[in-house]
Amino acid sequence: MYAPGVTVLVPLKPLAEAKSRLRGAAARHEDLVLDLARATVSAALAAEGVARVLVVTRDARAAAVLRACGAGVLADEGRDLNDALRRAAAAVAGGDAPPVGAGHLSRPAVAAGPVVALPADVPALRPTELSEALAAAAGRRAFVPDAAGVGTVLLVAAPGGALDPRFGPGSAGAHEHSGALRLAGAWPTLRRDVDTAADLAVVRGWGVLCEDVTA
Ligand SMILES: Nc1nc2c(ncn2[C@@H]2O[C@H](COP(=O)(O)OP(=O)(O)OP(=O)(O)O)[C@@H](O)[C@H]2O)c(=O)[nH]1
Ligand SMILES: C=C(OP(=O)(O)O)C(=O)O
Repeated sequence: MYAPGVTVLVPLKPLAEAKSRLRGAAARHEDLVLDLARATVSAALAAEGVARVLVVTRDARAAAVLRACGAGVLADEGRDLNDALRRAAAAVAGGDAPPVGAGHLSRPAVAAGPVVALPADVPALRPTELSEALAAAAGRRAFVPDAAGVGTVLLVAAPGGALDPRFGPGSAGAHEHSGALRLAGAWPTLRRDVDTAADLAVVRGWGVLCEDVTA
């Protein structure tokens, strides 16, 4: 029997609609959004303690590409981000989600651990930082704030407990107010989500994602 591992839900809007604040930063906006998602999913899949990564999307191209990275895909039937995550968490709890190893990866873990949510825009993520944050949650509902301390880059449910996502403007405060534990690790790559051209410049400065010379 392998150790239980978490199920990482990665919500992703249709590529043409996602990351509107980055529009103009690359010649092909949809390719940029997909690059961000691919890097995020690959890092999550490589993290110790992760049993499976499930992308929650209605975008057929993203679904195909991210399946090829080793992720499973859940159809997004939500009316917004939090509704999509609640529905996905319910599908996982009900056993109605792609199993571990559904892609080409063979995972040394079983998906009996908690569900967590990770946005699809954390491309610099080091797998060790995600593993450390998961360990720091230590069975409690918890979250990791973004670099500014305002948004949320990781929400962890307690095992068997509700995810109760409160993503949106000021979500770090909303998650804290809802009783989730604020995790205080430095985790610079986990906390650097890419929302703006300035965020993109930071991760490119770290050697993550290539400069788009055709933009
Ligand atoms: N499945 C799903 N994912 C969503 C939805 N809304 C946002 N997301 C994803 O949630 C993550 C965090 O959202 P944001 O950082 O606000 O990203 P965004 O809405 O694409 O970006 P902006 O258009 O610039 O606000 C990103 O991976 C989004 O693609 C939704 O309704 N459904
Ligand atoms: C939806 C969120 O993303 P961002 O604030 O990065 O747009 C959030 O942090 O809750």
